[in-house]
Amino acid sequence: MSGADTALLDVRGVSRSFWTGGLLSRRRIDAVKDVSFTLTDARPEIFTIIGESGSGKSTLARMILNGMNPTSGSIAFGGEELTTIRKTRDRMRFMSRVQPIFQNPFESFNPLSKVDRYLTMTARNFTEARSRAETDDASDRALRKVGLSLAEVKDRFPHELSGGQLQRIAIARALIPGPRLIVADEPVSMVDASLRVAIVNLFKDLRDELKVSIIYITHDLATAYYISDRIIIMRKGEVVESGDARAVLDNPQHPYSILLKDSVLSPDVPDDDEPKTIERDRAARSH
Ligand SMILES: Nc1ncnc2c1ncn2[C@@H]1O[C@H](COP(=O)(O)OP(=O)(O)OP(=O)(O)O)[C@@H](O)[C@H]1O
Repeated sequence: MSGADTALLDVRGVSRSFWTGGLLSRRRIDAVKDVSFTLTDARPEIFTIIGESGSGKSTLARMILNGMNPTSGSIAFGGEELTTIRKTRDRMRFMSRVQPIFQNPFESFNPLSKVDRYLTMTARNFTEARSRAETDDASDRALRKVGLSLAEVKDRFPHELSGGQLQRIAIARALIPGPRLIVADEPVSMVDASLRVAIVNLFKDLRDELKVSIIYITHDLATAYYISDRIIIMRKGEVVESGDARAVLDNPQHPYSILLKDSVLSPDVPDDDEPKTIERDRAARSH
């Protein structure tokens, strides 16, 4: 492959099974079945994995984050097979390039620690910043990318902030190492509905301004429709439909995709309504 079309992430025929139950009731669960897709280095995008509960989205995310090996198939990041990344130094390098965002922002932070401490620790562990001035600078720069500042969050405990603010801080923390890929697993499902568009808009900004690719995992078709470049629809571990997000969601072909669209597409999310979005963004930033 030439430099221009090197795969950022190459997921090839990935499956993952689990065994559950006791000796006599042993049962195999095929959580992910033969999933393949590629994200290219040259064109950052929001790649959405959508599906109902239990369709295998989180299992796939865990494998992409190198927290679990596939039962079969392979995943490579920047040409490097994830199963070969074992040494602490290599793991740290991988983690600086691929960062997670989790569902519940309150669980991402220790309730007894001030939130800026997480930013300081991440700056220390993943960047050259060592002195307080340097870690503060790295934290402030990351916070500004999500519409906050260090002055606003310094010395605050998680319970003193809203879910939307905490999720922004979690995103800022993920940005500190300068990742190429963010894997966001249901990042807005526990955020107040009025703030969701503002958070997902951030992903668009990160893609466009920082050239970060985003894997957006959700069961929320409305936000998926609004921000995705490409999409895969999963059901029972399998990809039932994939392609350009608007094309797939405007004209779903698989019976499950049609059902999904009919059941959840909300009319209150704008199609491409920038002014409203900016207003919502402003409102969200003031929360
Ligand atoms: N560690 C495990 N042991 C056994 N079964 C598991 C394990 N992890 C996931 N599963 C099973 O694999 C299937 C897929 O689960 P997964 O969490 O990946 O789905 P999901 O689409 O992310 O669902 P949700 O939206 O509810 O998180 C489910 O049937 C789940 O019970």
